[in-house]
Amino acid sequence: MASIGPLPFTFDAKSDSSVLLHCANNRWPRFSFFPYRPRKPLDSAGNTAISSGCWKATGEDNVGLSLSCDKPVRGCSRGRQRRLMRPKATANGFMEGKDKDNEVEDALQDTIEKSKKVLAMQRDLLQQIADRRKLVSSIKSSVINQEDDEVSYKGRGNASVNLDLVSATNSTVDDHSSSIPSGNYAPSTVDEVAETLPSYIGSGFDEVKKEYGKLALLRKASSEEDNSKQSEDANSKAVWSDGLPSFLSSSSESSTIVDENHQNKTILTEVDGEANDPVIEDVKPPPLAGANVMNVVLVAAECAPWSKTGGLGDVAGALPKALARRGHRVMVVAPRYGNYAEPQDTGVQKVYKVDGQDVEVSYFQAYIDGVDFVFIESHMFQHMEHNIYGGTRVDILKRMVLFCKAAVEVPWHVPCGGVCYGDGNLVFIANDWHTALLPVYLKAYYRDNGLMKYTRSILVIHNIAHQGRGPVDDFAHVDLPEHYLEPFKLYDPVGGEHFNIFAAGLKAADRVVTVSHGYAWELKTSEGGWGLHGIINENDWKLKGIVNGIDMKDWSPQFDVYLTSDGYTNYSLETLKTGKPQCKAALQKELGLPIRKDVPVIGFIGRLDHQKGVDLIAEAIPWMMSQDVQLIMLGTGRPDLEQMLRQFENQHHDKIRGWVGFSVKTAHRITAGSDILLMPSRFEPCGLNQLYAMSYGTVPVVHAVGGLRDTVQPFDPFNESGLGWTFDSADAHKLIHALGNCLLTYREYKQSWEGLQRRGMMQDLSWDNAAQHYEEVLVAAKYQW
Ligand SMILES: Nc1ncnc2c1ncn2[C@@H]1O[C@H](COP(=O)(O)OP(=O)(O)O[C@H]2O[C@H](CO)[C@@H](O)[C@H](O)[C@H]2O)[C@@H](O)[C@H]1O
Repeated sequence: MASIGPLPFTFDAKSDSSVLLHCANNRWPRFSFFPYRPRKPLDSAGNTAISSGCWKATGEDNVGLSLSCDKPVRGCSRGRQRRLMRPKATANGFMEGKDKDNEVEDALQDTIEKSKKVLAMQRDLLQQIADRRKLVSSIKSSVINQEDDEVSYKGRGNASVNLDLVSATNSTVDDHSSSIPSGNYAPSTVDEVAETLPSYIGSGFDEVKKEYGKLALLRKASSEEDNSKQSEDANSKAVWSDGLPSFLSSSSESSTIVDENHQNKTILTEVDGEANDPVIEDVKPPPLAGANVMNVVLVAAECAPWSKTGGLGDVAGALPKALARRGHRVMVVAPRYGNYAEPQDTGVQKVYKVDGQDVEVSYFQAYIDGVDFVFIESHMFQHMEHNIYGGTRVDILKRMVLFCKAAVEVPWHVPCGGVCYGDGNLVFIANDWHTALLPVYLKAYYRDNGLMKYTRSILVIHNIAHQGRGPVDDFAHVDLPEHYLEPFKLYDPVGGEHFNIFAAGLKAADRVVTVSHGYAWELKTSEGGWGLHGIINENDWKLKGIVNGIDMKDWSPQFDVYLTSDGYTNYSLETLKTGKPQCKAALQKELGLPIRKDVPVIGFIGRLDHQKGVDLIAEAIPWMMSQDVQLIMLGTGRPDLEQMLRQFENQHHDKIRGWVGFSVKTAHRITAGSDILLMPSRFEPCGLNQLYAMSYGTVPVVHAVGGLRDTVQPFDPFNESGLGWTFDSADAHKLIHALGNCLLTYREYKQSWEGLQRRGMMQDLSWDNAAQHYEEVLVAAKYQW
């Protein structure tokens, strides 16, 4: 095989006078055949066979190469053949020929050929641009028709924004489509759109596809509403055209300021982008959700990576992406606590009443991994980045009142990719007590008044221990009609008669989800329901347990960005035996512990409070310190427990590190560098740390409760099955017993240990499973009357 100069390929002449072309870097050189033949794919080794004939190739560096095989090719002119038969490069099986006259002639011909090619390419490009403009115009005109339909029956809030869009897009359409006959072709699916484009401009069209996908979802959403809805919504329209219901007017009296640049920045921006992108190959399959595709708005007080104090932030950052992967149009709404890098100001502003005061909000938006992240900006959220739930009970309550009031109208007011979600085929997913007001507002402000009639709400319980409790007088802060007091009132032996936000949310939501099957069961018991078990039992019909997943992009030892420096390394199932010990050594080094391969490292990560059972670890410390182990604890929370961590470290400096603080990087590194993760939680709705641990080959030892019981099957040494150790009550002796067995296995039964690690790593813990179950709940809510 001969290598030809700087060209990125080599070739062999074969005895049958065909040529074997090998592309060294597996990249296809630009080459053409005379006469033209379709290009052939490379095989996995980067080879392709070319039958005899004349052909011409151009490498990446545009060095030309003309070669010929020994048979003339039909359809190739004699002159051309002669030129081509005179190779410019030498290789096996080809004769070198030099003739000055011919060289001059060749050069001339080459130049002419090149000029012709350039002209042809220009013509092609102009044609592509014209086609592309036509196509976009046809998409727009079909969307505008759709918008018109929507405007005709939707409420004022929606219409104002959509009409802006229509005028904005109309003007662009006029600019570019004057020559397009009316009734021009309007493709009905994204894939159809893609197919109509020349392949080489396809990838630049991805963005258009994305936008079109969103618009198609909207169209679908609207068309799914039946005719009766339209006539009923005519009534809503009447309500809107007469102005807002009196209790709402204070909340929406500002004008919508829509940044025109934002709206114009729709499809044509993409059209004017690169036109000669490489071949399009990602023809999208139909959405996994099929006919169940919906508009989903997840509303949460925190959302990773922008804001996170615990598992809620992780879920809000990851579940929406999995729902989007199934084809839903998905938005996350969270407060803007700090100046986040990605989200941009949408230019939309609104005013809502909180405790009788006008509070202005604006909206920032980013489109990431298929999800619209919308952040609500207000002076009430500013600078709370490091203290999301800070302030007095009433401070937090007021922030959540503002947040929920604004969040429920985001689908009306905030254009995402140029188009608002609207309220058709829409479902909200509220999370924990902080946003449990949303289902109540949806009902009291809107649905009771004939608005958002087809919008549904789901409330997810991540932790029932926090309920938004207060004195009954707190009702005055939430700004609801008097008859709504009743659902908030709750009596229990602990709090007496009190105001309970979670209680009202559970009653108002169309469906309720909690984060594991075990916890769904526990919630119905007096021990597990924390006073709300009565309401949960009454609403059992709408409750479902769905085990959380994990974000495989953030929490995978193979791609973890926190394992790329300071001696850590990424690893996978294949490199477990080398990668994990390296992370362990790096962790020991970073924390100043003796670097020892043989000593088991036990990790703990979590809030320092009653729930997480830190006090059980404290009770077990004397026993643990009698063992040859290292213990690393990371957490923040109750000051007494924080102090305890510091004290442990001081007392056992050669064996314990107690890191008081919130550090995502350290959490990742402990997960990777530890051998064992301890989770003695008193209750644990799901628990994410044990899931992260297992996917990093770190073996969990857990109290078998809630989601921990669902996700950590106990090790069975006889069958070599299971994922870790469990103990059945929140008792330090039980913890010691389980941890003792775990340590024994670590030391004495290396093969079993590796089996545990590998089984943990091989599980599919991604959000995709959970998203499918959420979808069932979305659909159930949609058809809930
Ligand atoms: N000091 C620290 N520094 C850095 N990171 C820290 C940290 N302390 C905790 N974390 C991180 O916060 C998250 C905690 O998630 P968990 O699910 O374990 O508990 P949490 O009780 O907050 O969540 C609640 O909601 C989730 C989500 O539904 C349920 O799984 C759970 O059972 C329920 O209690 C993990 O990502 C963990 O790494």
